[in-house]
Amino acid sequence: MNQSKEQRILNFVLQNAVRGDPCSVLDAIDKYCSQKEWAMNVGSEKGVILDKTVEEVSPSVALELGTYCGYSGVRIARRLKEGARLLTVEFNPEFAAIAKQMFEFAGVQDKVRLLEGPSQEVIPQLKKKYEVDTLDFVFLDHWKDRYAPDTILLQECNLLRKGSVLLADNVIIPGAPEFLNYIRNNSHFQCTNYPSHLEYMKAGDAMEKAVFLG
Ligand SMILES: Nc1ncnc2c1ncn2CCOCCNC(=O)c1cc(-c2ccc(F)cc2)cc(O)c1O
Ligand SMILES: [Mg+2]
Repeated sequence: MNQSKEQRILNFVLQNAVRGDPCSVLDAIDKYCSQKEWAMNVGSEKGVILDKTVEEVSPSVALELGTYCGYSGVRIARRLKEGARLLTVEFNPEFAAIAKQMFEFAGVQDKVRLLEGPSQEVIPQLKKKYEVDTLDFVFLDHWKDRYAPDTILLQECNLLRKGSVLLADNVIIPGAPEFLNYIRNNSHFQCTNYPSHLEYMKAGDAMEKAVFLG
Protein backbone atom coordinates (compact mmCIF):
# COMPACT_ATOMS: atom_id res chain seq x y z
CA MET A 1 0.00 0.00 0.00
CA ASN A 2 1.64 3.26 -0.97
CA GLN A 3 2.65 5.73 1.75
CA SER A 4 0.59 8.71 2.87
CA LYS A 5 1.89 12.27 2.48
CA GLU A 6 2.11 12.46 6.29
CA GLN A 7 4.28 9.32 6.38
CA ARG A 8 6.54 10.87 3.72
CA ILE A 9 6.86 14.01 5.85
CA LEU A 10 7.82 11.94 8.91
CA ASN A 11 10.34 9.90 6.89
CA PHE A 12 11.95 13.11 5.60
CA VAL A 13 12.30 14.32 9.21
CA LEU A 14 13.78 11.01 10.38
CA GLN A 15 16.36 11.16 7.58
CA ASN A 16 17.13 14.89 7.61
CA ALA A 17 16.63 16.25 11.14
CA VAL A 18 18.65 15.70 14.32
CA ARG A 19 17.03 13.47 16.99
CA GLY A 20 16.29 15.54 20.11
CA ASP A 21 16.58 18.86 18.25
CA PRO A 22 13.08 20.38 17.84
CA CYS A 23 14.27 23.23 15.63
CA SER A 24 15.83 20.82 13.13
CA VAL A 25 12.51 18.93 13.03
CA LEU A 26 10.59 22.13 12.29
CA ASP A 27 13.12 23.15 9.62
CA ALA A 28 12.91 19.73 7.96
CA ILE A 29 9.10 19.81 7.84
CA ASP A 30 9.11 23.36 6.44
CA LYS A 31 11.74 22.38 3.84
CA TYR A 32 9.78 19.32 2.69
CA CYS A 33 6.41 21.07 2.62
CA SER A 34 7.66 24.16 0.78
CA GLN A 35 9.73 22.24 -1.80
CA LYS A 36 8.05 18.83 -2.22
CA GLU A 37 4.44 18.54 -0.96
CA TRP A 38 2.25 21.25 0.58
CA ALA A 39 0.76 20.29 3.95
CA MET A 40 -1.37 22.12 6.52
CA ASN A 41 1.31 22.80 9.15
CA VAL A 42 1.09 26.27 10.68
CA GLY A 43 4.48 26.94 9.03
CA SER A 44 7.38 29.24 9.86
CA GLU A 45 5.74 32.65 9.28
CA LYS A 46 2.61 32.07 11.37
CA GLY A 47 4.83 29.92 13.60
CA VAL A 48 6.64 33.06 14.77
CA ILE A 49 3.28 34.54 15.87
CA LEU A 50 2.60 31.27 17.73
CA ASP A 51 6.08 31.38 19.33
CA LYS A 52 5.64 34.97 20.52
CA THR A 53 2.20 34.26 21.97
CA VAL A 54 3.46 31.17 23.85
CA GLU A 55 6.43 33.14 25.20
CA GLU A 56 4.13 36.00 26.28
CA VAL A 57 1.68 33.65 28.03
CA SER A 58 4.31 31.23 29.38
CA PRO A 59 1.57 28.63 29.96
CA SER A 60 1.71 25.89 32.59
CA VAL A 61 -1.10 24.03 30.82
CA ALA A 62 -1.64 24.46 27.07
CA LEU A 63 -4.23 22.81 24.81
CA GLU A 64 -3.94 22.34 21.04
CA LEU A 65 -6.95 21.33 18.95
CA GLY A 66 -5.80 19.66 15.73
CA THR A 67 -2.38 18.00 16.06
CA TYR A 68 -1.91 16.84 12.44
CA CYS A 69 1.77 15.78 12.04
CA GLY A 70 2.86 17.48 15.26
CA TYR A 71 4.56 20.55 13.77
CA SER A 72 2.81 23.13 15.99
CA GLY A 73 2.93 20.75 18.94
CA VAL A 74 6.74 20.61 18.63
CA ARG A 75 6.75 24.39 18.12
CA ILE A 76 4.77 25.00 21.32
CA ALA A 77 6.45 22.28 23.44
CA ARG A 78 9.99 23.51 22.69
CA ARG A 79 9.02 26.87 24.28
CA LEU A 80 7.34 25.46 27.44
CA LYS A 81 8.94 26.13 30.84
CA GLU A 82 10.09 23.26 33.11
CA GLY A 83 7.09 21.25 34.33
CA ALA A 84 4.63 22.82 31.87
CA ARG A 85 2.62 20.53 29.60
CA LEU A 86 0.81 20.54 26.26
CA LEU A 87 -2.35 18.50 25.67
CA THR A 88 -2.96 18.06 21.95
CA VAL A 89 -6.13 16.60 20.45
CA GLU A 90 -6.23 14.78 17.11
CA PHE A 91 -9.29 13.16 15.52
CA ASN A 92 -7.52 11.18 12.78
CA PRO A 93 -5.74 8.06 14.14
CA GLU A 94 -3.24 7.98 11.25
CA PHE A 95 -2.22 11.60 11.88
CA ALA A 96 -2.02 10.88 15.63
CA ALA A 97 0.38 7.99 15.00
CA ILE A 98 2.62 10.22 12.86
CA ALA A 99 2.55 13.04 15.44
CA LYS A 100 3.45 10.67 18.29
CA GLN A 101 6.61 9.62 16.39
CA MET A 102 7.33 13.27 15.56
CA PHE A 103 7.18 14.26 19.25
CA GLU A 104 9.45 11.35 20.25
CA PHE A 105 12.03 12.16 17.56
CA ALA A 106 12.02 15.86 18.55
CA GLY A 107 12.50 14.86 22.20
CA VAL A 108 9.43 16.71 23.48
CA GLN A 109 7.36 13.63 24.33
CA ASP A 110 7.65 14.23 28.10
CA LYS A 111 5.96 17.64 27.72
CA VAL A 112 3.25 16.57 25.31
CA ARG A 113 0.20 14.37 25.81
CA LEU A 114 -1.60 13.38 22.60
CA LEU A 115 -5.32 12.72 23.06
CA GLU A 116 -7.15 10.96 20.23
CA GLY A 117 -10.73 11.89 19.50
CA PRO A 118 -13.06 14.65 18.38
CA SER A 119 -12.62 17.91 20.30
CA GLN A 120 -16.22 18.00 21.46
CA GLU A 121 -15.73 14.63 23.20
CA VAL A 122 -12.28 15.33 24.66
CA ILE A 123 -12.88 18.85 26.01
CA PRO A 124 -15.51 17.72 28.57
CA GLN A 125 -13.03 15.06 29.83
CA LEU A 126 -10.12 17.44 30.47
CA LYS A 127 -10.91 18.24 34.13
CA LYS A 128 -11.70 14.79 35.47
CA LYS A 129 -9.81 12.42 33.17
CA TYR A 130 -6.77 14.61 32.40
CA GLU A 131 -6.55 16.52 35.69
CA VAL A 132 -6.78 19.96 34.16
CA ASP A 133 -7.91 22.84 36.40
CA THR A 134 -7.90 25.68 33.85
CA LEU A 135 -6.11 26.24 30.53
CA ASP A 136 -3.58 29.06 30.21
CA PHE A 137 -3.30 28.80 26.41
CA VAL A 138 -5.40 27.22 23.65
CA PHE A 139 -4.23 26.88 20.02
CA LEU A 140 -7.21 26.29 17.68
CA ASP A 141 -6.15 24.59 14.42
CA HIS A 142 -8.79 21.90 13.86
CA TRP A 143 -12.04 21.95 11.87
CA LYS A 144 -12.71 25.63 11.28
CA ASP A 145 -16.44 25.24 11.97
CA ARG A 146 -15.57 23.80 15.38
CA TYR A 147 -13.68 26.89 16.58
CA ALA A 148 -16.82 28.74 17.79
CA PRO A 149 -18.70 25.79 19.35
CA ASP A 150 -15.53 24.55 21.05
CA THR A 151 -14.80 28.02 22.45
CA ILE A 152 -18.31 27.97 23.96
CA LEU A 153 -17.73 24.41 25.22
CA LEU A 154 -14.43 25.44 26.90
CA GLN A 155 -16.37 28.14 28.81
CA GLU A 156 -19.22 25.77 29.71
CA CYS A 157 -16.65 23.31 31.12
CA ASN A 158 -15.05 26.12 33.20
CA LEU A 159 -11.71 25.53 31.53
CA LEU A 160 -10.92 29.22 30.95
CA ARG A 161 -9.82 31.66 33.64
CA LYS A 162 -9.30 35.46 33.57
CA GLY A 163 -6.34 35.93 31.20
CA SER A 164 -6.57 32.59 29.34
CA VAL A 165 -5.35 33.17 25.78
CA LEU A 166 -6.87 31.58 22.66
CA LEU A 167 -4.93 31.72 19.38
CA ALA A 168 -6.76 30.61 16.22
CA ASP A 169 -5.05 29.67 12.95
CA ASN A 170 -6.61 30.16 9.49
CA VAL A 171 -9.18 32.86 10.19
CA ILE A 172 -8.83 33.96 6.52
CA ILE A 173 -8.00 30.67 4.70
CA PRO A 174 -9.87 28.29 5.01
CA GLY A 175 -11.57 30.92 7.21
CA ALA A 176 -13.52 30.79 10.46
CA PRO A 177 -16.22 33.48 9.96
CA GLU A 178 -18.59 32.15 12.64
CA PHE A 179 -15.72 32.14 15.17
CA LEU A 180 -14.62 35.72 14.30
CA ASN A 181 -18.20 36.94 14.53
CA TYR A 182 -18.68 35.21 17.89
CA ILE A 183 -15.41 36.23 19.53
CA ARG A 184 -15.24 39.83 18.26
CA ASN A 185 -18.78 40.61 19.46
CA ASN A 186 -18.28 39.00 22.86
CA SER A 187 -17.45 41.40 25.70
CA HIS A 188 -15.75 38.56 27.59
CA PHE A 189 -12.94 38.44 25.02
CA GLN A 190 -10.31 41.00 23.99
CA CYS A 191 -9.34 40.24 20.35
CA THR A 192 -6.25 41.00 18.24
CA ASN A 193 -5.80 40.07 14.56
CA TYR A 194 -2.36 39.10 13.19
CA PRO A 195 -2.25 39.25 9.37
CA SER A 196 0.13 36.75 7.80
CA HIS A 197 0.19 34.27 4.89
CA LEU A 198 -1.07 30.76 4.30
CA GLU A 199 1.71 28.30 5.11
CA TYR A 200 4.18 27.86 2.21
CA MET A 201 2.00 30.08 -0.08
CA LYS A 202 1.66 33.76 -1.05
CA ALA A 203 -2.07 33.90 -0.26
CA GLY A 204 -3.04 36.02 2.73
CA ASP A 205 -4.11 34.36 5.99
CA ALA A 206 -4.32 35.58 9.59
CA MET A 207 -4.32 34.42 13.19
CA GLU A 208 -6.71 35.79 15.82
CA LYS A 209 -5.76 36.11 19.47
CA ALA A 210 -8.56 36.29 22.04
CA VAL A 211 -7.88 36.93 25.74
CA PHE A 212 -10.65 35.74 28.06
CA LEU A 213 -11.57 38.55 30.46
CA GLY A 214 -13.45 36.34 32.92
N1 LIG B 1 -9.64 16.79 17.63
C1 LIG B 1 -10.30 17.21 16.54
N2 LIG B 1 -11.59 17.50 16.60
C2 LIG B 1 -12.22 17.89 15.50
N3 LIG B 1 -11.66 17.97 14.27
C3 LIG B 1 -10.39 17.63 14.17
C4 LIG B 1 -9.65 17.29 15.28
N4 LIG B 1 -8.39 17.03 14.89
C5 LIG B 1 -8.36 17.23 13.56
N5 LIG B 1 -9.56 17.54 13.12
C6 LIG B 1 -9.95 17.61 11.76
C7 LIG B 1 -9.41 18.78 11.02
O1 LIG B 1 -8.01 18.90 11.18
C8 LIG B 1 -7.36 19.70 10.24
C9 LIG B 1 -7.90 21.12 10.32
N6 LIG B 1 -7.02 22.07 9.61
C10 LIG B 1 -7.34 22.44 8.36
O2 LIG B 1 -8.31 21.97 7.80
C11 LIG B 1 -6.43 23.41 7.65
C12 LIG B 1 -6.60 23.57 6.28
C13 LIG B 1 -5.78 24.45 5.57
C14 LIG B 1 -5.98 24.63 4.11
C15 LIG B 1 -6.39 23.56 3.31
C16 LIG B 1 -6.55 23.73 1.95
C17 LIG B 1 -6.32 24.98 1.37
F1 LIG B 1 -6.47 25.13 0.04
C18 LIG B 1 -5.92 26.04 2.14
C19 LIG B 1 -5.75 25.87 3.53
C20 LIG B 1 -4.76 25.16 6.22
C21 LIG B 1 -4.60 24.99 7.60
O3 LIG B 1 -3.62 25.66 8.27
C22 LIG B 1 -5.43 24.13 8.32
O4 LIG B 1 -5.24 24.03 9.67
MG1 LIG C 1 -3.97 25.61 10.35
